[in-house]
Amino acid sequence: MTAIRIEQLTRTFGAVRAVDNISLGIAHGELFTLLGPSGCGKTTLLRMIAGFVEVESGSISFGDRRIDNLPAHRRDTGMVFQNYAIFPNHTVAENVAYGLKARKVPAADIKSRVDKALERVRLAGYGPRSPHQLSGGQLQRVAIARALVIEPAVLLFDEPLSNLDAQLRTEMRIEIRQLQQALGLTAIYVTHDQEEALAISDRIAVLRQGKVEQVDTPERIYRMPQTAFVAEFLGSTNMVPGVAKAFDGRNTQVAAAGTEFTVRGEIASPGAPVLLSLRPEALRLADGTDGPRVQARLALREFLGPVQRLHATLPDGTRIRVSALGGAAFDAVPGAPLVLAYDPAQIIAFPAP
Ligand SMILES: Nc1ncnc2c1ncn2[C@@H]1O[C@H](COP(=O)(O)OP(=O)(O)OP(=O)(O)O)[C@@H](O)[C@H]1O
Repeated sequence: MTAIRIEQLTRTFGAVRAVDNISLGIAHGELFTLLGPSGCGKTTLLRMIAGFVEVESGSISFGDRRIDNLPAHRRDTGMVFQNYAIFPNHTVAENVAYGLKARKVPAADIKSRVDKALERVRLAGYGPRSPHQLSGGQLQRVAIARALVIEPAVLLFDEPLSNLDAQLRTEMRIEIRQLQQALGLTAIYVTHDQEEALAISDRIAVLRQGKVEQVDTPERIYRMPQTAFVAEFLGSTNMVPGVAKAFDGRNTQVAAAGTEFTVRGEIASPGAPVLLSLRPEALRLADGTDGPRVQARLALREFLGPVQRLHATLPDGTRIRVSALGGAAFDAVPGAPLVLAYDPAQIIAFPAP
C-alpha cells in the first residue's frame, strides 16, 4: 500500500520553480531519499510535506487522506532538523516531551513515552541533563527521539547529519537506518550527500532544478543511471564524448578519445554523438583474459590503501581515472603504457547533449 502520494506538486518563488510538477509514491516502511545538488528543490519539497511551505498546486496524501490543506501540527509527521532545533534552556526530557505536551497527552503517559524514546536512541538516563552537556551526535539523537515520541505516520529528515563530523555521520546514518527498519517507519530523508543516500535508502529520487530526474533503488541509480546528470552526481565517473559506429547484433562500437569502445546493446544509430560514462571501477588493468581493451598511458598513481587510483591518458590525451585494487603488484612509472580491460555491459551511453 502506498503510504504517501504526491501528485503534480508545484511551488514557485518569484521566477524560480523550486518544485516543478513532481509526482511520487512512497511505500509503507520505506526510507525514501530526496537527493540533489544545492537549490534543486529537495528542502522545499520536504517542507511542503511537513506543512511549512504552502502548496501552490498539486496534492499530498497519506494513505487515502489528503493532507496538504491541513496545518503542520495535524499532519502526523515528525521532523528532524539539520540544526537539531533543541531548546537550550530545557532538559533533554523536556525537549523530547514537547510534542506530547502540545498534543495534550496525559502527564502520566509522558514520562514513560519519553523514557522509551530516549532508550530507542540509546540515551536512557539522559533525560535530566541539559542539552549543553551533550555532544553533537547525542543532540541529534535527542532530536530523533523528539520526532519519534509522537509516533508519527511519517518521519521527515532534513539533512540531519550535515552538522556532524565525517566519522559520526557514518555512525549516525547506520543508527537512523536501523531504527527506521526496526520500527517499520515510513521516512523521507533529504540529503545532498550521495554516499549517505546510497548507504541508507530503500529508494532515491534524484532531483534537478525542481524536477525528478530518476527514482530507483540505490543499486539501480548507481549502475543504471538514466541520464548523464544522474551518472555524474552519484559516484565519480569519467564522461567521454564519442560517436556511435556499427551495431553487430550485440554491441555498438563507439569511436571516442582516439580509440574505440565496445558498448553493450544498440545504443544509438551510426554517426550519432554519444556521451560514455566509464566508472573508475569498470576499467581494470588487463590481465590476459579475454574482453575488449583500450591502450592508455599512466599519468599519475594515487595509492589510497585499499585501492589505487590510476590517472590514465587515452590516445587523444583524454584523462580518465581507473580504480585498481591496492594489493595488485603495480610498479609502472608515469608515461608507461597501460592496457585497460572492461566489460561492455558496464559502460553506459547517453545521447550527447
Ligand atoms: N522562501 C524562499 N523564497 C525565495 N526563494 C526560495 C525560497 N525557498 C527556496 N527558494 C529557492 O527555491 C530553490 C530551491 O530551494 P531549496 O532550498 O528547496 O533547494 P535545496 O535543494 O534544498 O538546496 P540546499 O541543499 O541548498 O538546501 C532555490 O533556487 C531557492 O533559492
